[in-house]
Amino acid sequence: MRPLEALRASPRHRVLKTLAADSPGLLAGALVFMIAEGLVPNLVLIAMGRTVGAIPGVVRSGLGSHDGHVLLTRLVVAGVLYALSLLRGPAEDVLTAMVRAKMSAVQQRRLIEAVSAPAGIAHLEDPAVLDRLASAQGELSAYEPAGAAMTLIGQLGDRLSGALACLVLAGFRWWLGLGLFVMWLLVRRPLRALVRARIATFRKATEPLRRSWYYLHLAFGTTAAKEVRVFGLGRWLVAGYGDRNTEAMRPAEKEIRRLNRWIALSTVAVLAGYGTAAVTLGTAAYRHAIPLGTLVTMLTMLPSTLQVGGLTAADIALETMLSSVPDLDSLTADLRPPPLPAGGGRPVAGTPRREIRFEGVSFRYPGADHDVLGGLDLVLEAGRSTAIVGVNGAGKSTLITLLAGLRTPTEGRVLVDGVPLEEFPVRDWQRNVAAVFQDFTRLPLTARENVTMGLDGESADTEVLEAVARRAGAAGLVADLPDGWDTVLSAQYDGGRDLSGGQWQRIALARALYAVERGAGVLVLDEPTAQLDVRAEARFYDRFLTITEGVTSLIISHRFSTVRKADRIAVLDGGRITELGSHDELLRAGGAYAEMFTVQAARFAQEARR
Ligand SMILES: Nc1ncnc2c1ncn2[C@@H]1O[C@H](COP(=O)(O)OP(=O)(O)OP(=O)(O)O)[C@@H](O)[C@H]1O
Repeated sequence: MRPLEALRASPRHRVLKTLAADSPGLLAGALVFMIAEGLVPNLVLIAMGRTVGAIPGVVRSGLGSHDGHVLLTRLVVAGVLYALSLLRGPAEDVLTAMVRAKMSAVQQRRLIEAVSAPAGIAHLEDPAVLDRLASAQGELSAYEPAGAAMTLIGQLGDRLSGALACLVLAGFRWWLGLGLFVMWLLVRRPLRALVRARIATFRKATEPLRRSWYYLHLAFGTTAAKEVRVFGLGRWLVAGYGDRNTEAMRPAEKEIRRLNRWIALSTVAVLAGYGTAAVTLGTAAYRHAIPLGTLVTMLTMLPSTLQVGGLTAADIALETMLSSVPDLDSLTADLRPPPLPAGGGRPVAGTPRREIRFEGVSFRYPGADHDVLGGLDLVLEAGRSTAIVGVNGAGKSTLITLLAGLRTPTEGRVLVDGVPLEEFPVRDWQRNVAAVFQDFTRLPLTARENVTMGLDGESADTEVLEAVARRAGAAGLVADLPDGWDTVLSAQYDGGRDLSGGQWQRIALARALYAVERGAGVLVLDEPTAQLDVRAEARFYDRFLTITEGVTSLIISHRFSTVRKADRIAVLDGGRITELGSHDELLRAGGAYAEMFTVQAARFAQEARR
């Protein structure tokens, strides 16, 4: 790679380029700060030296003399410069906060766009992607990558300040200034390489690091809050977090030891360099070969030269933050939106007109040793309802993800009215599928937004909302909310309310029905009544025909009260459809369906007799 290309590809360049693209004004402000950071401290030292240099003249001629005026003038200049240098802290704080906020927003936006780009969900189960995601979010280290830009600019300011200090020293003895400058370059290079090697090794330990974050999330989040307390998991979380962290740190220990050895070695070189400088200055002073002012300037300038290459905690932090930049870039580059089929693809609107056909469909999860579905054939007739039954783990939910284009069959194909699913723009097809998944999402948004899911936003027609809510059995619960449709469905927000599992399920059902009202042609319900009470389930059962009327629907349920209402029922077993027919037909056939139904019916009858 040519030097210019290498520079362009470097994380430092990428960070500054991102800031320049998003906020050129902020970058300009930060660069002015960087130059001021490089100049002002040195100017203060020079002004101080010149002030001290004027003292002997005043001692000789008195304060009222010309020398006295010179001293006072230099004192004022030094004072003004010093006052300016005091602005550095607050200016840096403000700039850091602004740049960090900007960069954080840009990076989070890029991350959200990257992970949402693929039409499928497999990448979110890929450990390599999850590692990069955790790194790009700063979860693998204690440093948020958003802090890189301002830390880098501060570091460049320090380097400039150190280089200028060397230049000033070179004015006294050229070889001294140049010698210290070169010494720092030589010392810094291997130190930086070692720091980078340590970070790279640490970065490889993403698995235990991600696990340690998992413990943190469990402790801080609400997902496991109840189990953590009821089962007394506090200690387990603390131990798990500590163990995983230690495990992650262990491989980098060798590099830390090498780094420490190098620091010790370079300390010797640095001490020798500064010893030479002190002796040179001391000898010149002793022989009166250097004016007092110059001596003071050079003496105070010496520590300033440390900034050319001294390794600080900020340097280590910066290298850590920069190590996340390639992860963010590669996620953005690798996770691409699905390409449109040739010619833009077939129009989805109005499909399916005849059927959706699964033809010889097999599916195996990445890394698994057997197929979940193997050569499955099934036809979902347009405008009719099909229920799928099968034991736990039979592959029912997997089948839905194939139907919704969230996963791709490893063999076989899904045809919509005879056209392979790949020939439709996958995003359009996904919008055509209104689904209530088993693990549907509970958004901490208003009831309205939870149902419309961004389809119409605030302009959603309340009449349509009310209608779907009535069909989903959610009208009463929405009416009881303090702000009706505008109530936030989360107790974590002011005025918000959380719902029970069954109430949430009704909202999720209303969500799917709303999507159907807005044109979705396929309705998928995975365990739609699992959390409903008996009466609510009975009402759902009564409304089933209205809910699925005219829509191509696929229902998965272990509850036969729901299943039996479907036009056709398919039994999924061993990765294939083994029985297909109406409730009555399957009962007459006396196969697996009849057996499962009889067992459940008998149990209910037994319960009823008690
Ligand atoms: N993301 C995944 N990665 C790997 N294997 C998976 C994944 N999801 C499910 N499986 C496996 O695929 C098989 C089928 O799971 P699936 O959820 O489709 O079954 P199901 O019929 O819907 O079960 P249930 O009735 O319990 O909901 C199971 O053996 C499960 O372990």
